[in-house]
Amino acid sequence: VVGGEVAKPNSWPWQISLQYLSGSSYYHTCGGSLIRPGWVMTAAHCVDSPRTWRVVLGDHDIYNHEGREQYISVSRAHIHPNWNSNSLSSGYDIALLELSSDASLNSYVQLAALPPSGQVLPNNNPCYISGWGRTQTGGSLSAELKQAYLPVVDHDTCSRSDWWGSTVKNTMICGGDGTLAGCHGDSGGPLNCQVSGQYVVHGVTSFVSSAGCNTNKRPTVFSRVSAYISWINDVSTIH
Ligand SMILES: CC(C)c1ccc(NC(=O)[C@H](Cc2ccccc2)NC(=O)[C@H](CCCC[NH3+])NC(=O)C(F)(F)F)cc1
Repeated sequence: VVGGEVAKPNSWPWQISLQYLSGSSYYHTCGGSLIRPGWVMTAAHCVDSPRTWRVVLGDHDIYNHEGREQYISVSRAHIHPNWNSNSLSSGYDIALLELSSDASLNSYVQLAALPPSGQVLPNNNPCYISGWGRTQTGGSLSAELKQAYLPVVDHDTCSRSDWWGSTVKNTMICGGDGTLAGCHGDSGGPLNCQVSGQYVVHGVTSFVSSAGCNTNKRPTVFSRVSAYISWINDVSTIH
């Protein structure tokens, strides 16, 4: 997250760190949101390459064990069937991770609220991105969870030719004006939007400009969760 501030610990209790095994250590690569005790929602581009994954719940400082963390391995990644890793602009950058066991819900680990199917938020709706991603383009990851205020930029504005143009689809949601932004390592994490006084996860962090994370008129782009509710329910509801 470029700009913004360090979040109050566990104030986004559905935020997870998605980590991959390399050698004998695990490394943070993406964010995600706990949507069911045994299911995490993240970005498809985060799990494109087959790896040994684990999710860390209840975390704040990803480099220090603080005692609230739960470490659960991922048993299977369900990538949206229409996702094409060579076509970020087509959308479908969403995946569900089936956990090997259920998370224990407590004051540090809670389920995210998801929006009703098809709900599109108005321009300037208050939202915050959260994540451990780079704090500058080409910078390093943040040890502590950060947040930044990224109000909704509606599709009309975000798809203007001097903004994202036709790169941004209606199945996406834009946040901020590019001054504050998500960055590498925030991928897959939540866009937490305030609706009727409650925080609801309306976005899955997908992409920023290749010219740099905080590029003017290139808001951070998220997969619009309300466009994928039926798919999420189909995959994560035990048949
Ligand atoms: C659709 C097309 C025009 C398009 C292609 C690429 C991008 N952006 C990108 O590729 C930039 C590149 C970058 C590098 C370093 C620092 C910041 C950004 N990366 C990103 O936007 C990556 C997703 C890459 C998926 C493909 N491997 N996402 C993110 O960094 C995040 F955190 F914002 F979600 C944006 C749009």
